[in-house]
Amino acid sequence: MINLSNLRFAWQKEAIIDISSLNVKKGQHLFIQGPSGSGKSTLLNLLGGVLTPQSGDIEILGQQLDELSASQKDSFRANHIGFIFQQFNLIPYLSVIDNITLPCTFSAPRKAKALKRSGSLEKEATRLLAALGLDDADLLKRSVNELSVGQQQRVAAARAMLGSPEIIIADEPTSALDNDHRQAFIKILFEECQKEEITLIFVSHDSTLKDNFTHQVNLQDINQVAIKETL
Ligand SMILES: Nc1ncnc2c1ncn2[C@@H]1O[C@H](COP(=O)(O)OP(=O)(O)OP(=O)(O)O)[C@@H](O)[C@H]1O
Repeated sequence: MINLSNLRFAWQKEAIIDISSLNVKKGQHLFIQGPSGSGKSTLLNLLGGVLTPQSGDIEILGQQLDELSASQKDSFRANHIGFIFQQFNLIPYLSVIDNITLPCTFSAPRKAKALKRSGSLEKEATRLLAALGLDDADLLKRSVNELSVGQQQRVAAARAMLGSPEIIIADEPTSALDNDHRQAFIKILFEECQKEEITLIFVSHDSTLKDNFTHQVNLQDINQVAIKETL
């Protein structure tokens, strides 16, 4: 489902990512751990086709990313990958529901899947939010600016899940939650991913989360850069 080989990326002269091989199978829940600055977000942006590696291959769902033009990469990402960002990236002037249904504006296949599941995009957004523990009707009409950080995080998760993309990439999605909310968030994220056989790539520096995952990898162990530095 995701195959990386000889992947190399440098922001400046020194490579920050140098991974000879990483394979992720369909439906796997992979936890990628690594200290701040080790390149976790950089790796996720390479997987999402937002950044282009200097060398090496990224194959996702049988598609080599470097064979796609910039606009093809944008639609590939919109159709197949849901993102939960560290800073959520919600649109402040849109309501909660409109933020969640936004991916369907860019992806006909995700829109079709959401409609098939619930009949309307609004119903599907509401279903996902309820599954994530947000079911206050009044809250759904508010602007996202008027939500707490934990609520915003769950809106961002519902947006990533809407229309069941094959892959969800989550970058430190629990950093703003307290311990109880963190465990509940992970449980719900897993349940949704399991139901839909979504492959989950979850990045965090918080090693206490890793036991929840079937597969774990430490970026420093697979990154030749880190190995060279510690020798
Ligand atoms: N746009 C950029 N231009 C130049 N260097 C960058 C840029 N973005 C990140 N870097 C550098 O690349 C390295 C890896 O950054 P990255 O954000 O991938 O790390 P991270 O493991 O996700 O960190 P954190 O856990 O703190 O979010 C850091 O040294 C950072 O300074």
